Amino acid sequence: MDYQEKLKALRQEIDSIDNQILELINKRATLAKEVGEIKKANNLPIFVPSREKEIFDRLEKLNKGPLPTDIVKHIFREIISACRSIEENIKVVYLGPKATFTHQASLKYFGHSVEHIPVSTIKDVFEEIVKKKADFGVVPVENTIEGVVNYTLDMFLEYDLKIIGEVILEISLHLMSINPNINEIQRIYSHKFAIAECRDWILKNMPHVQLIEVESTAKAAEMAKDDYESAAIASESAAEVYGLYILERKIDKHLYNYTRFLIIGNEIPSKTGNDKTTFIFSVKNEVGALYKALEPFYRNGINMTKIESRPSKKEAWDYIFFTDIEGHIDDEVVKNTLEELKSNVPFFKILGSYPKAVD
Ligand SMILES: O=C(O)C(=O)C[C@]1(C(=O)O)C=C[C@@H](O)C=C1
Repeated sequence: MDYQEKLKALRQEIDSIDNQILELINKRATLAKEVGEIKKANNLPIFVPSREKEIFDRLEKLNKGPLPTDIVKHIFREIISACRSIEENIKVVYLGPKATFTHQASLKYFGHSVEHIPVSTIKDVFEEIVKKKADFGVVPVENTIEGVVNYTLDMFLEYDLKIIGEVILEISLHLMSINPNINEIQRIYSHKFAIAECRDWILKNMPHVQLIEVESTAKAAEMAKDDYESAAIASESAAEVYGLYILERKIDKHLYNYTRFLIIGNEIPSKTGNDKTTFIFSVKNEVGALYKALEPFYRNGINMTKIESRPSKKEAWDYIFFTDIEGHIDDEVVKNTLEELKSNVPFFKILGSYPKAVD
């Protein structure tokens, strides 16, 4: 068999596999639709993060390659997203504009088959859910270099919404253009922080290029779309949204630049066995109060992954502690420890119990 015949035979086999995949995906969608009808009839939520996490965990264990697990998860995220959309059209608001990192986080968590709606402030994300204009929201909460997004934490004091999930995104800045030839690039657009992050790479690789600051990386991508001799430094989703080629990946200088985003909604998801719980509390202004509040977590072997204080805004020098622990409120030990904390402090509130981020 010469190579052309071999290619033809392989492609025929691929076609046949695609036909089977197509049939199976539609079979899966039909089953999901049936599940959706049962859930609607019994007043159960359509989006079930714990079930989705269970699917990802099972596939991760099952995957033997050659496709790497993160790619397998990516494919299944979209399959699940598509099946979910047949059950119901889910609306998700995120901190926009389009093509921001929060947009990317929203796509990573829900897949492409939901309605992703950009709004201009973090407060609007909360408002839209309260007003029932959207089912879920996505907001940034902390970054490994910049620290906590205080504004997001403060919103939980104002609104009675729950954290239903989290997404961790590596913040990678890419060079992108509609022009596939990097040698023809004369100008680079980006936000000033992104330019600062990538200055070393630019000086080394494109020292003669003009740098133009604009208000956001998303805006930079939008401008680069209309200027053939330009490039933008922006996110992966900016390249996707504005149809740009990625000329060079990850040109920023920080190796460990990650942002954690929270998914907010109305109902606490059920436990998966690999969960986190977030709560807030305050303590009396007296010696050892914080120590006494936290000691039960140590005694019961509960891992605290974060504690952050914010002014309560009710009294001067009065603080609220935002705390993350491992475990779910339905775990006996977590439940009892939180009960103990609650009985020892003047203020306590659960913000959510949710599956840990899927890679
Ligand atoms: O199991 C369900 O409840 C489904 O609706 C099916 C499915 C899926 O496609 O696997 C879709 C949406 C849910 O969030 C979880 C899983």
